[in-house]
Amino acid sequence: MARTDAVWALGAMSGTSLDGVDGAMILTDGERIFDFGHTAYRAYSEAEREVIRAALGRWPGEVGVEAAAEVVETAHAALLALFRGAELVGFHGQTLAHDPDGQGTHQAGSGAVLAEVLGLPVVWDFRSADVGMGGQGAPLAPFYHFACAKWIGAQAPLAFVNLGGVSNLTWLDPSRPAPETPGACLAFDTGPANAPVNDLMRARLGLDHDEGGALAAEGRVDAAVLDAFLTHPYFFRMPPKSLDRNDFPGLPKAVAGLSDADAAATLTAAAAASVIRGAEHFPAPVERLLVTGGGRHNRTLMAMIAQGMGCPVQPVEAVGLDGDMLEAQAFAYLAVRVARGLPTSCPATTGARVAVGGGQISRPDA
Ligand SMILES: Nc1ncnc2c1ncn2[C@@H]1O[C@H](COP(=O)(O)OP(=O)(O)OP(=O)(O)O)[C@@H](O)[C@H]1O
Ligand SMILES: CC(=O)N[C@H]1[C@@H]2OC[C@@H](O2)[C@@H](O)[C@@H]1O[C@H](C)C(=O)O
Repeated sequence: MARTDAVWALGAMSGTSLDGVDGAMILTDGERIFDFGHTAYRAYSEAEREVIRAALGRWPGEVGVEAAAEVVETAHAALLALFRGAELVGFHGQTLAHDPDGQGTHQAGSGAVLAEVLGLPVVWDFRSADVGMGGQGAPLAPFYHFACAKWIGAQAPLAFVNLGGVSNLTWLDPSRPAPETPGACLAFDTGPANAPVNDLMRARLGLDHDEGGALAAEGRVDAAVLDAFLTHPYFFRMPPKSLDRNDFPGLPKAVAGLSDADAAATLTAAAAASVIRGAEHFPAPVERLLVTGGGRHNRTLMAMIAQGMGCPVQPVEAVGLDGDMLEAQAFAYLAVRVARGLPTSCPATTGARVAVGGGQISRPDA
């Protein structure tokens, strides 16, 4: 495709850490990245966050879900109205529950509502079609990671890890022509990342997160808790595989008797260990691990991961990417792929039976 086929797309993502909504524009034809545009962030207020938190784990029609959807739509409408020049919007929504092998996957917020408010076509509900094809419905960023690897001119296998509330890892070989080509990608969620540390900080100290990993740096990792964590059956499942935010309910209980610093150190070590375990599944060694998501600001977590990996571990800024906005960009990119009829996941990224184009498109006045 020539560059004339490229469009400016606007993506929006609100992740499992429930901090707020990221918005980012990219110029893409759904295959290559041509340019990056504006980015913006809108934090959820504490009241909004409470409404969403109260609906976590719930499914459409259940108590509190409608209120959460309204909060998500209002926050997105306010943020996305600030952007100019987008032709298409990719709206992820807020994951409230994720059980791909059972009840499915649930992202709150309607793209049809946003299409009316913004006056733009909105691609949304990115995960259901994949689950319908036997996939995990997550992670979906890997196809964008593949495009990023091409954009940075990578020649040899490399990996991306997103350290959000949950962490997901993408191994890829940029010498392959497309992300769905066999051997191009392997992706999966590795385990909990920041969510357990955030929950600890909130419950014990009334703080949002462990700034820079300072508290964890002061603590001692409890080896017995860490070893027990690593016996969780999830670590013995072959990828692709995915997680819900609260899939490790035993973890907060396991650190309940530890001091604040030791608990933070142990939860941070658990996040690092799950990434390192994940890397054992790589089909071939990588030249580097590029880190995206808020956890790359946690120096203790970064050091722990680096210690266990046999390759350089760098924030994505090292290659000119924006680690705070990569997921929002991913949903802009995926929206264009959906609009162009290109797949957004494949057997090696989600376990879907075949390559799938997820997402539905809502147009204003439809
Ligand atoms: N300066 C910092 N020091 C330590 N941790 C930080 C810092 N900045 C962000 N974080 C962590 O990163 C989290 C936010 O990460 P991010 O925005 O990538 O998550 P998310 O997109 O909501 O989650 P997911 O990718 O799982 O959907 C914060 O909740 C916090 O735990
Ligand atoms: C169901 C769901 O929303 N999963 C998220 C979550 O947050 C991180 C990890 O778990 C990942 O699988 C996914 O998000 C990213 C954006 C993805 O789909 O690639």
